Amino acid sequence: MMRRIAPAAIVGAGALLALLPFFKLPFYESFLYLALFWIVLATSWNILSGYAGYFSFGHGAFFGAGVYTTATLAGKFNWPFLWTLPVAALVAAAIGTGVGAVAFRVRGVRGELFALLTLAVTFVVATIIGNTPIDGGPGVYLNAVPVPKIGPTPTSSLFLLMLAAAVVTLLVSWAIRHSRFGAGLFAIHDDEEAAEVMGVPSYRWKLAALAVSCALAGWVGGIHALFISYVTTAETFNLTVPLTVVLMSILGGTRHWAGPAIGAVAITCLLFAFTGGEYAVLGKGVIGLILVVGILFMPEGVMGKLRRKVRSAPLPASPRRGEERPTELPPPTGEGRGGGAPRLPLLQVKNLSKSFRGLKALSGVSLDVRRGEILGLLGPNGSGKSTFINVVSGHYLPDGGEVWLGGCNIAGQPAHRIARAGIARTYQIPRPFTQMSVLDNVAIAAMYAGQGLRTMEEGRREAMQWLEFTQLAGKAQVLPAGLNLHQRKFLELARALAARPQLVLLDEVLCGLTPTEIQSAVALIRRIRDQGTTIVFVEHVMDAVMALTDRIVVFDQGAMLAEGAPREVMQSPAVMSAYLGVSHA
Ligand SMILES: Nc1ncnc2c1ncn2[C@@H]1O[C@H](COP(=O)(O)OP(=O)(O)OP(=O)(O)O)[C@@H](O)[C@H]1O
Repeated sequence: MMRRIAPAAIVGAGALLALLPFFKLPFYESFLYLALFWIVLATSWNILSGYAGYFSFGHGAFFGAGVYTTATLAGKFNWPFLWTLPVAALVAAAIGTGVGAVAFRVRGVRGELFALLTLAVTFVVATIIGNTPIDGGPGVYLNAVPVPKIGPTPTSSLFLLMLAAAVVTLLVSWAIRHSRFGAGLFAIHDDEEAAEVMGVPSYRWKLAALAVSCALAGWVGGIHALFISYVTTAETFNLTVPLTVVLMSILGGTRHWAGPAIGAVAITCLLFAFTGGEYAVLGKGVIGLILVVGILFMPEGVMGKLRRKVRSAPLPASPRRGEERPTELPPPTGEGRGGGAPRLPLLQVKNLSKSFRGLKALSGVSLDVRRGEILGLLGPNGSGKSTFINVVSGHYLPDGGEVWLGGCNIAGQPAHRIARAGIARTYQIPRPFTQMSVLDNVAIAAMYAGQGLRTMEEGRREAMQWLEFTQLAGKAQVLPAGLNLHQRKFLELARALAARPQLVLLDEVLCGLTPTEIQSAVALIRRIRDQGTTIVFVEHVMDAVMALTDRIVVFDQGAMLAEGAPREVMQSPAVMSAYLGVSHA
């Protein structure tokens, strides 16, 4: 319900504030202008940095690009001011996209490295502007630029423009937060590699989030240029903007669309209350103390704290307690066991190789996985089983070889494309999205890798069915930290199944489970196969391998050692030797 009324509340609050100029209160217009200015900057920063977890210290550069675009076009080329604003947004977005296109391609550029890189961009942009005719050193005056007559006075006109920017920014942030795109960004935040494997196109999504974030910062930069009417590189590109927006967003809560706005209002009010008059320095110390205490006691921010308390939204089609029972679902995209139907190859692997710094983890592996079967993949520790799964699922790039699925060679494709092509996987050590509910963990796979569901609601409805199938429906609203190992492994299964894959790669799903839990997992895997999904089953628990698999393949030192019916293969002297280390000669 809150979700539906939020956009109306944003527009309603905006409409009410738009009445302010009629009351002729210039002080409040200026004060609110500043609060709205910080709301836009903090909220726009949060779209990439809060949602996707890529902390940027470059927001000053993107804001500054907007400031100088408007200053140049309106101040030097006499463009009408309003025309400069879309150009300011475009220039900032173009710079951001250029930076992102390079930075996001390098795997290791995250966390502090990304923050430093974006900070460096700020200095580069400032240096270019300061040493070229764009500014040239003395700054740019906009005194002669006419303020458009939107309100009764120039101050009220600029206030109304900033109000419009704030309303649009909050609506954009809200819409992203509740969209499939936003869910993808949150998955990237929690575990980018797992998100890719669930079908989230992480590179494109990060670029899109950065472009939107920069465009909003550039737009507000353009408005602010006219507000201050004299722009200099020293004022525009100092550290105030990036540090303040980070602080505001963290204080308010980065995982909620309203968090940065709440932080922005709080800090603007604190600054006003404590830093005026002769005690300004003491006041800044008091603000610092308040912020430190606030962040210590609310590390997830104000909205994070509130959400924890109110975390009981009703679920679509949620079963009541005690009603959890396995649900029979329509077959995924496989064809079912088909009672004796000819087993054609679903996946054909040819000469697959992968080395890690000279160590051959896979060397020339060729094998077929037949439609509808459970293929056991066995081998001693370090024989290359997980590497096989990682290469086939796109987690690692192969050094050579081919992987054919339904007429396409998917070897070397990005993981999200392989997921969409119909291959899902689980991780040996579960990798849930830790800050998303169990339901949303599964909904991500349903939306991205599965049938391409367009909305969160559809994704959640589909996810709920798979939680029922894996008997986790009662845990739908819990965070993954609230699950035991058995349930986490089942969550991995539910995510894989929600993708409705043709082929599931199960990497040691039974490892660490008790005998009773193994029994229930084995029963579940049978049901998954009976639904029509083909399974590659990497496992060390021999009883389960014998009970479940139709065929097995044994790896040793990255190469295929044997292939065939389970009992025959396990009794072969070469396999016994590889496992037990005894000579079979
Ligand atoms: N990311 C990596 N970097 C370096 N070496 C790796 C990497 N991943 C795997 N290896 C090495 O590749 C070889 C095969 O490892 P892999 O994890 O595929 O074996 P496995 O058969 O799955 O073993 P286990 O049964 O213990 O999980 C091992 O020698 C391992 O140390």
